[in-house]
Amino acid sequence: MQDGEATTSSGEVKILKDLESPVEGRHLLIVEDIIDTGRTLRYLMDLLKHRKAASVKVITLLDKPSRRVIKNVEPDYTGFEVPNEFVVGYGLDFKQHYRNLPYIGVLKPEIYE
Ligand SMILES: O=P(O)(O)OC[C@H]1O[C@H](OP(=O)(O)OP(=O)(O)O)[C@H](O)[C@@H]1O
Ligand code: HPA
Repeated sequence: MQDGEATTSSGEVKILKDLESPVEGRHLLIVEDIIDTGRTLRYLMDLLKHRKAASVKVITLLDKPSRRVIKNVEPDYTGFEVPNEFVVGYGLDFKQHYRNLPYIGVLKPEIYE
């Protein structure tokens, strides 16, 4: 939901494909691959609240709490907590690469520095 281009976020969240049905009065579960700064989740929570969802819960495969810049956005369910390292694979990318790795790996800093 951010720029998705590198290891640093632009801080801007853009919707590339919106929901196709109204969420008013519905109980929602956001399924994330990773929560990092929390900006994407904050944006989504605010948007869905504005659209009058009855409730919103969040499940994430990975959580990187040491990188959080937005407070009060926490997942309800977490698969694994990860340290402050850039991870790829299982859908997570670096400049659109490595998404299809069948495991989650830590990107060597020399790749992106
Ligand atoms: O907590 P944040 O700092 O906002 O980061 C988390 C977001 O970043 C990633 O998306 P990304 O923008 O890389 O797009 P992608 O899912 O298309 O790879 C990931 O899928 C989360 O949605
Ligand atoms: N890897 C891939 N995408 C991400 C990450 C990460 O560690 N953090 C936020 N988006």
